[in-house]
This record gives sequence, structure tokens and C-alpha cells, in this order.
Amino acid sequence: MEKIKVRNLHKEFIVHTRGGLKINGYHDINFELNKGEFLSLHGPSGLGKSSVLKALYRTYTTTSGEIIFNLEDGNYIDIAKANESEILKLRKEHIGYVSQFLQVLPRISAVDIVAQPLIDKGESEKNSKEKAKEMLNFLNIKEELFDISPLTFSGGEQQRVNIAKGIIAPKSVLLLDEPTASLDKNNTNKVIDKLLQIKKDGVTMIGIFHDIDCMKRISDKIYDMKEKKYANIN
Ligand SMILES: Nc1ncnc2c1ncn2[C@@H]1O[C@H](COP(=O)(O)OP(=O)(O)OP(=O)(O)O)[C@@H](O)[C@H]1O
Repeated sequence: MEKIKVRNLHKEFIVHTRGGLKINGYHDINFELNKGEFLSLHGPSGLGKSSVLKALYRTYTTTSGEIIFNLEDGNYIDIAKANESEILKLRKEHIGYVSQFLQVLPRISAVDIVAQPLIDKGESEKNSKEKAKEMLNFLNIKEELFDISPLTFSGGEQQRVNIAKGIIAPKSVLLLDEPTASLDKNNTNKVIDKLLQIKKDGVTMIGIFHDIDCMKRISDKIYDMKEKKYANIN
């Protein structure tokens, strides 16, 4: 059975500060993916890729349609209609979201930021920090930066810390909004290597990439937001 099934998803934004002006977000979106699959949302700017991802995390509501999330126990949740407490539970236990930018409190070191999701999962502080260092090292963060706050890091370094934090203790579903946007080729490939590893572990992922090669390397399915169908990968 598919892990996530999106049916006839439609969004119209209403801008209340402009007298209820209606803006087309996206419409007629239909896709599904199984456990351990990677689906990319693809298409021209403004067609609603980020908004669909936010609908899956329920940062945004939807105007109509269904987002069926099948749980391991045979039950399912329609993310489009679930209440707030169901959504909080879903985020805590099942769905992670990696945004494009790192948002952290000041004065917390890069290692501590990346170790936290493991600590939250119950791993010891020592092990968590060890794994965080390995992850940062893999993603080419210089060791001299480990113990300082990432707020002064370069854009690419911040993005790598953000990814490290987002993927170190993945839940069953991971949503990725342009995780490699400001990375060079080498670091982009490193991130994709890690995502491929996570995929092997059975994590289901939906992502947005601007880099076509990188999208093809990781994706099992590419959903074309313009044509409203799966694109041929090749
Ligand atoms: N909070 C919002 N309020 C009003 N309109 C919004 C809001 N968020 C997005 N939109 C509009 O919805 C449309 C889709 O935006 P979205 O960011 O999802 O597109 P995208 O495909 O991810 O674009 P890009 O590739 O440029 O990042 C755009 O026209 C945008 O202006």
C-alpha cells in the first residue's frame, strides 16, 4: 500500500489585506508514493511546488482535496482535514521537514544543533555528539567550526548544518524544500549520497531540486506540476 496518496489537491490563497484577493496556488495535483520511494516535485517557478510541500506538512491548509497518510497500524490520516492535535502528533512521530534556511537560536554550537534530534530520540548525549561530528565532517564542515554557532557561517555551510540536523534522525517521511540550493557540485553530491542512504533505510521522501542531474539521481518518480503527470526520468 502507498505511504502517501495525494488526490485532487487544490489551493487558492486569499489575501485578506487586499480585500480577499484570490491567488492561484496549485490545482489538480495527484500523486502517490510507496515506503522508501523518493518523489520530486518539478516545474516552472510559481506553480506551487513549495506550497504543496507545505500542505503536506500542514504549514499551509488546502482549499480542497485529500492527502492520505497511511500509518503502519493500518489506519490513515487525511492531512488536509486532520485537526491540530493530530497534526502535531504526525510531525512529532512521522514527518520531518527540511526548509531551505537554517533557523536556530543564538549561541548554540553546530554540533549541539545537529545532535539534538538524536538526543530527542533517546540517544545518549555522548553518542549523539559523536554522530553529529561524523555527519558534519561528511558534509565538509571544517572542524574548527564545530563548536561555534552557525549564525556566522557562510550560506552553504548553514545549509549543510540545516540538512545535517534534518536528516540525522529521520522519521518515516522527510520533506525537502531545495536542500541543495546554495551548494556547490561536490557538496550537492555529498548530500545526495546521504539521502540515497536514508532511502535505503526505508525513509519516504518528497523533495524539490533546481539541479536536474541531482533530481534524477535521487528520484524514483518526478511529478510534473505543469503537465500534472509523472515525467519520464532519463
Ligand atoms: N502565503 C501565501 N499567500 C499568498 N500567495 C502565496 C503564498 N504562498 C505562495 N503563494 C503564491 O502561490 C503560488 C505558488 O508559490 P510556490 O512558492 O508554491 O511556487 P514554487 O513552484 O515553489 O515556486 P519557486 O520555484 O519559484 O520556488 C505563487 O504564485 C505564490 O505567489
